[in-house]
Amino acid sequence: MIEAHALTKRYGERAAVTELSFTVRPGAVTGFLGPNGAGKSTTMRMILGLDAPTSGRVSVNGKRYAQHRAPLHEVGAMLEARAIHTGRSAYNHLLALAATTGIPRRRVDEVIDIVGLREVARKRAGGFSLGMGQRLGIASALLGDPATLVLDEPVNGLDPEGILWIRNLLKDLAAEGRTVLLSSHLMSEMALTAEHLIVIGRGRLMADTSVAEFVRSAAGTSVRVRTEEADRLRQALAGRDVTVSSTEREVLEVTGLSSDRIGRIAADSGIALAELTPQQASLEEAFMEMTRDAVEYHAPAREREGQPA
Ligand SMILES: Nc1ncnc2c1ncn2[C@@H]1O[C@H](COP(=O)(O)OP(=O)(O)OP(=O)(O)O)[C@@H](O)[C@H]1O
Repeated sequence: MIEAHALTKRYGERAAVTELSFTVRPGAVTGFLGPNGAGKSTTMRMILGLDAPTSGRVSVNGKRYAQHRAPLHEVGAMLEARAIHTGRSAYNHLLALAATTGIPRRRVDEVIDIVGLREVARKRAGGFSLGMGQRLGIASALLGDPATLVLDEPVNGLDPEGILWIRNLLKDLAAEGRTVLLSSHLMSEMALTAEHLIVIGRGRLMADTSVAEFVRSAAGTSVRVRTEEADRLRQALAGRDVTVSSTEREVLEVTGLSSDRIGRIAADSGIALAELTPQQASLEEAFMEMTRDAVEYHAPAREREGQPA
């Protein structure tokens, strides 16, 4: 369990994290989401005792990180995956880490198998691909068999197979009753991995909700209706706060009325409907909408559309 209370971090004049309070519970993967520069890494560093809060506090399993006698058994972490510049093999890298923290050699073998690095375990870790490096980072995080895992952008730069692998691994670890917190700036990926979401923007809490609830609240405000009597239905639906637009002859896009209400009005008017579909806003859209004002740097419009500026 991770508990943050009014956690605040300032770098000089700049507020990176402001009055952040949340709880990350065991048994579920919790996604830590926010646009670039939102304060995710800063918060994670404070959880791990690598940065001191300006004010407020954060505890892991009831104590500050530094107060734990054997922190690696409490929290396993992977911050920004970097290339490991080492001439050591993956096996020896993990063995050295284990030796300094009193972890037995057999645990090194276990984590190598868990992350699927057996075949390359004796190869120089410095020559690893990004994906293999991520696996090694996760092996290090799992070494102490910790109850809590904190991972910063673990899927960054991975191929689809690697992403699927991390997704399943994290779900399994949570199902074992561990607390799993992972950050990302990609809503779509998080929706597939996490059950719970903590969303921040400009260092402040914007949402603390289940993914299911986030999906529900993101459900679009418009309803697509198809009928041969589009003109008559348009008149029947007309009212204050109702907007009806149309791009196809028999299709109406209605905002301001629920699908239940539209169905009722159509029935009362004797209009047969061929389709009545609430439009689901994509999660990515909902997330961007929620954090729009909290984005540090807005890309120029052309870049946002995926074209070179
Ligand atoms: N050591 C530091 N000194 C000064 N400012 C910092 C420092 N670390 C972070 N910041 C600032 O604090 C804010 C939050 O940064 P942080 O890296 O925590 O965000 P993030 O959500 O992890 O972003 P990203 O997704 O880009 O990694 C940013 O404005 C950043 O420039």
